[in-house]
Amino acid sequence: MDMATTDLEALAELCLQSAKTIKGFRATNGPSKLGFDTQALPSFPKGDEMTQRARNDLRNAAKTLYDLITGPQECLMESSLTSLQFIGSMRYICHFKVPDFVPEAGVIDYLSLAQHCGVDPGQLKQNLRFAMSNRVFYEPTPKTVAHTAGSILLMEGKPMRPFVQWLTEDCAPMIAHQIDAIEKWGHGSQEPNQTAVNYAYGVKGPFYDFIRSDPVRERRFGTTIQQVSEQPSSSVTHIQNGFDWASLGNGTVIDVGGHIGYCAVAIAQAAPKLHVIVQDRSEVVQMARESTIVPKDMQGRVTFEVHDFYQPQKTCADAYFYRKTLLNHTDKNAAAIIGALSPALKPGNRLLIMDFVQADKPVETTATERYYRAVDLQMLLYYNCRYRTLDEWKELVKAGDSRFEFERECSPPGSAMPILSFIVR
Ligand SMILES: C[S@@+](CC[C@H](N)C(=O)[O-])C[C@H]1O[C@@H](n2cnc3c(N)ncnc32)[C@H](O)[C@@H]1O
Repeated sequence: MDMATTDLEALAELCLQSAKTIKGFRATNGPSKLGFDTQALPSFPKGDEMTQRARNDLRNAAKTLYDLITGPQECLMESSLTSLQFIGSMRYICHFKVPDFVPEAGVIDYLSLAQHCGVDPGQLKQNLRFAMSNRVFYEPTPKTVAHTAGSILLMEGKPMRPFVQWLTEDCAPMIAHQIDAIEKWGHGSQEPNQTAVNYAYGVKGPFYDFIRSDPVRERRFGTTIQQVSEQPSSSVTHIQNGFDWASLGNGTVIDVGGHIGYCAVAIAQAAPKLHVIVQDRSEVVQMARESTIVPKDMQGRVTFEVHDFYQPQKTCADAYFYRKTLLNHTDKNAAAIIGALSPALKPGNRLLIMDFVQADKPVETTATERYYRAVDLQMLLYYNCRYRTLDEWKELVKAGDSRFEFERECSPPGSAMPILSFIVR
């Protein structure tokens, strides 16, 4: 069906057909159930391709139906007001640790809950009742509160707590001051220390200095990043399918900004004769040397080097691999990072970039597109960056070193990021 359709019956029919497919999959996949109570699944289980497609169709058709019958004016009113208050209520709930004082099974009355949290019972009720309208907590009776499948994920120690708190507590002030940052430093600033973060928090350095300055915040950000990188679409196994590593024979690959070596291990597994050098900042290399990420039998082939990727590259290699390393650098700085390779480059050497590539086509109104558009705006908040299109990546690489020629884009199935391959001619 044409997803741009506005025919109510056609959309409802797509919902029905997709729901039947999903129900069929669920019937043969164990007793776990979809629902909103604490026994329900925390996330939709990974199904086969047909089920995944049905799930996407259902989400998108149901949202289109909802928007159509709500109408543009009410949609704008509703989403502006409710998204603003969603941020406020989630911030309140996480900040005052409300989920931790509601029993996992059973109920608590508002007064006792307010006492445990050290808050005003009236304000607590206001915030919780809005959250309940989003199925986060519920009221078995007008005076008591209980967990739902959603609210239980916000308890201390559960991964959604730092995720939600990072966005609603740490990032909300950035959003509030983004326009101030633009007014102060100009539109389209390429400086990593002229961002909404700098304005909102009055800090002078780039984003990572801000993160490092507060261990609580650093942990929250770290867990948020971990959550995202644990998604199957970010798995390091996609690295193995995105390039023919064995074609490099017994050559050398440098994983620039390779952190503690988890990507290097994946590369070394894919090509048993390759030598992989991980370059990173000194504190990260120190961490890598203390970690057990590299199996003993690979330690001769996966090694570590301290290197600042803005400084001229001194180690020669057949390929230089950058995964999720250039995305948070503005064009000016990312070109400087690539340019720093120049002294080491010889004809036939490769630059392999595994990163997000924004499609150069009209935006779709799907749940997936909406999510990535929002992440793109996070890049603007933190770093004055954006997701790049393929042509923008090509221009960036040429600006770094004009000898690089684009070879190909390879998108491993299920991977959020392709590998872009460039070769020195
Ligand atoms: C977003 S992480 C990506 C890590 C890894 N490539 C991956 O795919 O998960 C960026 C990496 O770049 C490193 N990095 C940041 N600034 C650097 C610099 N000036 N020189 C070398 N590495 C740097 C960080 O320490 C971090 O390991």
